[in-house]
Formats: sequence, C-alpha cells, structure tokens
Amino acid sequence: MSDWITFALPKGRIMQDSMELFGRIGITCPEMNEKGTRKLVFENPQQKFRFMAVRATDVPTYVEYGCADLGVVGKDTLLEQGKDLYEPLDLKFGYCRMVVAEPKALRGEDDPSSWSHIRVATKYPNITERYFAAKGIQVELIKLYGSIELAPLVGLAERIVDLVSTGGTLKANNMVEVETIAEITTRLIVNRASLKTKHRRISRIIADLEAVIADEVRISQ
Ligand SMILES: Nc1ncnc2c1ncn2[C@@H]1O[C@H](COP(=O)(O)OP(=O)(O)OP(=O)(O)O)[C@@H](O)[C@H]1O
Ligand SMILES: O=P(O)(O)OC[C@H]1O[C@H](OP(=O)(O)OP(=O)(O)O)[C@H](O)[C@@H]1O
Repeated sequence: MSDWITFALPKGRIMQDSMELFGRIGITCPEMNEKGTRKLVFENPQQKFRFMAVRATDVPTYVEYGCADLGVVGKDTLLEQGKDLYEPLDLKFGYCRMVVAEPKALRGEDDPSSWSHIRVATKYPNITERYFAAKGIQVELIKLYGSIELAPLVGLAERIVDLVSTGGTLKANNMVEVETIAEITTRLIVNRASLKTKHRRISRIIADLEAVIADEVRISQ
C-alpha cells in the first residue's frame, strides 16, 4: 500500500496560508513555487507528499472518495455539503463570517423579526434553507455562483446570504449586514479510511499542526 500522503488544497485564497502552515511543520513542496505553471498535481518525492490543486468546493469530494487523504477547506463549504468526513482541526486562518445582508435603503424600515417569506440569493442554499427554516421563515432560494452582492442591485432578490471578511464588498454595493449565521475558519479534513490505513503519518501531521496552532494562539494572546 502506498505510504504517500496526498493533500487536496483549494486553488484560491486559502492555498498560500495552507502551504505556510505546512511549512512550519516541515512539509514543503518546492515544485509548487514554479511560476505560471498549469500543473494540478505537485510532489515532494523525498517526503512522499503529493498536493492536488482543486476548486475549494471540490476539496471535500476528493477527500471523501479517498483521492486525497487530507484536505484543507472552509467551514462554509463543510456546512453546505454535509459530507461524512473527519474534521480534526480548526486551522485558525481564513476568518470570515456568513451573514444575511440587504441594501442599506431597505434596512431602515426593515424588521427581520417580522419576516415570513423572503427571497434570498446565495452560493449556500442548504445553509440558508436550514437557517431560515429554524426561524420559521419561508425562503425562496436563488442559487448563484459568485458576485452575490449584484442580486439586490438588479432586483433578483432583496437579500443575500454570503461571506464577509473586510466588509468592503458589501459597502461598495450599498449593502449592510442584518444577521450573522456563522463564524467561519479553515479546517483540516481527513478521509476516514486513510485515518486507519495511514494512521502513523496522519496522526503525526495532526499532532504537529495542533502544536504549531496552539503556539500561535498563545503568542497572539
Ligand atoms: N472574503 C471571503 N470571501 C470568500 N471566502 C473567504 C473569504 N475569506 C475567507 N474565505 C474562505 O476562503 C474559502 C475559499 O474561497 P475561494 O474564494 O478561494 O474559493 P471559492 O471561489 O469560494 O470556491 P470555488 O473556487 O470552489 O468556487 C471560502 O470557502 C472561505 O472559507
Ligand atoms: O468582505 P469582503 O472582504 O469584501 O469579502 C467578501 C466578498 O468576497 C467573496 O467573494 P469572492 O471574492 O470570492 O468573489 P465571488 O463570490 O464573486 O466569486 C464573498 O462572496 C464576498 O463577495
């Protein structure tokens, strides 16, 4: 059986922080530093680590099917997809919030406690549906794949559910937060079979990451 460890990493904003964190526990991949490469799989043969660059929303799928032993992914994606994965660690980066937002102009006279039926545009239909169902609010969902803040500007939906970090996108589009649904950070996920078959290497990685993250939290306090 292969004793290589394969990681599924999201191509986007999480990639650099992930590799910096792995670098701190001695896991590196010089091949990934090649400028302008279109490669999707990178290897460190000395350390027997393989890294796959995939869409953020696809990370759980590669790990669930065992194509990757480990993955790095936002809690938003895990909450949305609800897959059966082991999630041993909060990596404590990629901080953002999932919020309900609406145009500033609507906010003035709007009272969220009086909502009974609303239309919401979002990349996260499952989270949105669960959130409003728990409040007894009927929601008409419009699934989008990006530029969510555009929806209220053009009358597609009055409200959105989306991620906010700096708040710059909401502000630039004259929108305000109404409610916070969840605090989001990046998580380490593990394929359940790999956890058994490659237990020694994987538990070492988890323990080393845990120690480095605990140190960082201590220093920042
Ligand atoms: N301001 C932010 N906006 C969106 N995601 C953020 C933000 N800050 C941190 N994140 C985290 O980064 C993760 C990856 O975001 P990224 O934009 O790279 O991928 P994506 O475009 O959402 O996914 P995909 O490429 O699959 O469509 C998110 O799932 C979230 O956990
Ligand atoms: O609070 P801020 O720091 O402005 O970040 C929030 C914005 O960033 C994300 O969009 P992203 O850049 O991923 O674009 P997309 O949703 O259009 O793909 C998110 O969907 C918000 O639009």
